[in-house]
Amino acid sequence: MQKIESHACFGGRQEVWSHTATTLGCPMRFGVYLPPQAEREDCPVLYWLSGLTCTEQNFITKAGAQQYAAEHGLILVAADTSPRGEGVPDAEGYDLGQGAGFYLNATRPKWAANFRMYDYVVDELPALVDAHFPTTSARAISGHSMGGHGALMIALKNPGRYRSVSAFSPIAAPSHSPWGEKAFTAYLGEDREAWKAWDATALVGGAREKLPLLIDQGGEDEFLLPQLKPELLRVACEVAKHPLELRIRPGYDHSYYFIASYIGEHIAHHARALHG
Ligand SMILES: N[C@@H](CCC(=O)N[C@@H](CSC=O)C(=O)NCC(=O)O)C(=O)O
Repeated sequence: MQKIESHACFGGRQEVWSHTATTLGCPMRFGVYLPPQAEREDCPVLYWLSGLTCTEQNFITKAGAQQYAAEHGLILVAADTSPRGEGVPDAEGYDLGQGAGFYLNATRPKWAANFRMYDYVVDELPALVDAHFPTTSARAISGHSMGGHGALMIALKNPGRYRSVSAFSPIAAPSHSPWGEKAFTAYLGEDREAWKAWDATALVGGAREKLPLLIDQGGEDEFLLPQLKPELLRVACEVAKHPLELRIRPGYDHSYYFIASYIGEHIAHHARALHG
């Protein structure tokens, strides 16, 4: 573990760390915000998963989350969106390969050795965080777009592991989204049955825990109709009687300006579950 950045922030510290990820076979960076409470006590952790093209930097520099984490005594961990670097496979376009890991474990030969973001986010990163920072065992997960879907999918696949889950503008049904279809075909192959294990809308019917899903979605989001399709998740939740609060926010787009406008509400939601 190597500390890359450290900044005083709302009475705590915003740091960036680098480490060698064994699940991904490459060096990785992550952001960690330590609230002032972490100087004297263990704190619960909220994991954040970003969207296409992002690194660990987008959330820590644009969302304005630190002030709310300081208020509620939460550690924030911002993961990168894929393995990276020379020797890691990549592809043309911003929506596949580096910067576009989709938080799954790839099975196709080109990608399978490195693109294991599911194992990284669920197991390797939390083990590292718990070993190096003053954490309690209470965890929550959230994210945006590709990462919003990643948070929902990971929570649905891991009953009991997260106290709460939320998402901004998730790619709610990736098997029915051009972004998701491109990525799932490349990482998992043509067999759509294999996709169901990585698609939150397909998973919700079989979820063993009714962890409530909180979603905020901008009403003027340019990707809402062609890519995000939260209505498909809403129907799946209704059929499965799975609790979902889907809030459409008129006037907001897909950007971090939207996230910054509502991140305080999401952090308060997670704090209630994590401190309860
Ligand atoms: N560059 C592309 C769109 C890329 C984009 O909008 N990325 C979003 C996430 S989209 C879904 O996962 C993002 O978070 N970008 C980073 C940011 O800081 O805004 C295009 O131009 O169409």
